[in-house]
Amino acid sequence: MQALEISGLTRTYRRRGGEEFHALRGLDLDVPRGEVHGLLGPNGAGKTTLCKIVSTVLLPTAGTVRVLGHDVVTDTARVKERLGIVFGGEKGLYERLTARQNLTFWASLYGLGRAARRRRVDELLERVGLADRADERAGDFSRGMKQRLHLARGLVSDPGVLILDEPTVGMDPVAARDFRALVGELRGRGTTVLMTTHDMAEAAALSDRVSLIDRGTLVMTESPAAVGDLVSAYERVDARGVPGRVRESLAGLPGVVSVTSPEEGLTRVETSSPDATLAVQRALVEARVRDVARSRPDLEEVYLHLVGERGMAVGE
Ligand SMILES: Nc1ncnc2c1ncn2[C@@H]1O[C@H](COP(=O)(O)OP(=O)(O)OP(=O)(O)O)[C@@H](O)[C@H]1O
Repeated sequence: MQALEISGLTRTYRRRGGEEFHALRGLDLDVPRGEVHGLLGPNGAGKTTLCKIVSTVLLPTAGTVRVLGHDVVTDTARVKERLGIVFGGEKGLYERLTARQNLTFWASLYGLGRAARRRRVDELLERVGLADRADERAGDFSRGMKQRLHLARGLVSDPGVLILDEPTVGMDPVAARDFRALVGELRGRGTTVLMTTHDMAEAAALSDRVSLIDRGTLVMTESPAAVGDLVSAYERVDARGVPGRVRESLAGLPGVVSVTSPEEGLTRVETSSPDATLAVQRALVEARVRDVARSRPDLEEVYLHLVGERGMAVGE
């Protein structure tokens, strides 16, 4: 049995004016037990909609989702017992209660006895690195600390499947690193994790497999190494003070995907091979352009290339 079996999943929203919008279109995905699965995709791809349906917060329009064999529509109670959810953002905490009081409250919802509850709460506070701040009000926490408390909340029931939607948003690099270690630890304990992120490095570091979704359908499911290979083919060169005629000649070089101007005075050249990047840099040096920086595009940009290459329309 798979931890998650998603088949033909479709979700249609009715927008103002009555027009139908398909946020998910016949999506199929299986996630085996114990896998950390990264879900990547541009804004509006349908990631949150998928997470909400898997966690029984939202009903599918068509198709089925099973969590550890239990159908999210007909067996909601069983699914809820086995699933933990951590959504990004700051909602859902009782701001006037302390971290410990928040967790104790949630633990009591799961029917743990007093002693077991205290043990569980202490263990969770320790695990997410909030033991020292346990008796401070959640409302006074930073975003990253709130997010850790959210994670502890998601773990209260010791779930077999954990859904993390943008879990490291707002965390500083140290907190994000600790958080990733925590996900690694969960994986070691056999927890299945479905995690959305915009951060390719994060997905690559944590996931056994990653899925790219766009406009409600699965574009691909691969190992992070395979996606990394695709991503590493793309590079970009940012330069300032590039004369118009040089810009035009850059656009004509082989392997140059696009030449754009994201802000005034800045020329951004995207390439699809290291050779092309080198040729662009050479042309800029020859044109005596000094302010040149080379970098990797973020996932979103690479993603748009990948989706674009597959012949689908991009954007909504
Ligand atoms: N309640 C709603 N009514 C109408 N449309 C909605 C509703 N919720 C989401 N959508 C639309 O469905 C699409 C998918 O949204 P979703 O939040 O699942 O995307 P996402 O991949 O999580 O995006 P992001 O990375 O920005 O969080 C979007 O176009 C969004 O506008």
